[in-house]
Amino acid sequence: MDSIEKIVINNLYKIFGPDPPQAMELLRNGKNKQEVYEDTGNTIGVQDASFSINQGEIFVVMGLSGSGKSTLVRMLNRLIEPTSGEVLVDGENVLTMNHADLVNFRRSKTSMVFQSFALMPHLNIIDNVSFGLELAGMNKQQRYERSLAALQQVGLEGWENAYPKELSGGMQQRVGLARGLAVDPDILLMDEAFSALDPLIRTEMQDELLKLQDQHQRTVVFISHDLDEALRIGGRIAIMEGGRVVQVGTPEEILQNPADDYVRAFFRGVDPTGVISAGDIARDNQPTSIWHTSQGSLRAILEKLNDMDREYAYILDSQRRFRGMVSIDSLRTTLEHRTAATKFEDAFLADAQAVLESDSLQDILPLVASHPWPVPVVNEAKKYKGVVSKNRFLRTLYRAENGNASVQAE
Ligand SMILES: Nc1ncnc2c1ncn2[C@@H]1O[C@H](COP(=O)(O)OP(=O)(O)OP(=O)(O)O)[C@@H](O)[C@H]1O
Repeated sequence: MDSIEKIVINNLYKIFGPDPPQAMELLRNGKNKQEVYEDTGNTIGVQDASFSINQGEIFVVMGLSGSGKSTLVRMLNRLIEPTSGEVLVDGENVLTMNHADLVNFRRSKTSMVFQSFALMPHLNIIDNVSFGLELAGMNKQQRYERSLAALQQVGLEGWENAYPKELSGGMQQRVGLARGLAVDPDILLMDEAFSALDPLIRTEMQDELLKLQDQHQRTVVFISHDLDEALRIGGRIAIMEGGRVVQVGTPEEILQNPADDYVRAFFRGVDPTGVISAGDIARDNQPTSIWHTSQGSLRAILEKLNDMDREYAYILDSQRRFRGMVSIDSLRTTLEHRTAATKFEDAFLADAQAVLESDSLQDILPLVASHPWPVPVVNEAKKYKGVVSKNRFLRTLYRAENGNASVQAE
């Protein structure tokens, strides 16, 4: 499927200080950020950013402190007024909107989730969640309905009447997220939203976001300085340095082809070598979606997958030898065209290849990167060993390069 550009950013600049036009002139004349600051006292927050963000993707903006992440993202809804450039959302230029259109745009298309939760202590949870809807003039019954649905989405049903101080940090961030979701935005802007949470809760919230994304496919722009987080949730990542966007790409693209040393440093020079093999990181963590061919009909597998809310099943024979994979779609199609001669194999996904446990990570990268499902790993006798998912693959590479790679420790 072709991706649709939701947000297009062209030559976007933000200069803070006494004389942005003068600073722009110096930049045009080839002066660098430091020289501009020394000559004029202006700080370049974002310099000449051009890229686009697709509908339905989680787009992570990553970079060191002060690299311009927050400035860039706040320019998307003009919480920070750009110095020059263009921001198009659904083809409409946000920078030329008048005040009324801008207010309408912010309310109807975007919402922001912050690190600090920004909950109001004197309001109970439901009023905190429905605050934005109240500002938008929605009546009480409607906004409570919407807010309850949002609380439900983040697993906080039943907490409507509690106050923020009664909730743990993780729960408060869920409320922050629910508030963002209640307005049902096309675009969710998340500024280090999970950074204040302890690691376990943070992972939980990342999972929550991925789950919500499965259901709604919003366009999410997520600021993070944490590579692990970016790899976990990001469909694509933009890396910023000193106000510039130095690279935009999928994690695999950036990993395989880092634009410069700064990017390389983020990935700590990760270089997929043959040292770690597929078998080292294969994990048999999806027993519920593994089926023996003798274990039932195509229809039974389809129903079970539906029940378990899973997309795929790995099919093994009674000796745990890998036979193939089926997806919900392939099962449905096969069942629709069923003839007396339909064989089990008819529903197998043609491009579901298994890899050998001795294959190096370098060898399996193209396969892992190009499939939406975790790739099955087998031994020479085709015995199933587990699966390698994309996130696990990337995390392993990253950790390996950072010296704490004990693969078992994962
Ligand atoms: N209101 C402001 N006035 C002057 N300079 C600013 C202002 N806001 C940001 N800057 C500067 O612009 C640059 C980019 O800042 P920004 O906050 O966007 O970075 P960041 O990558 O989000 O950093 P962090 O991760 O620390 O939040 C920095 O040099 C910062 O000092």
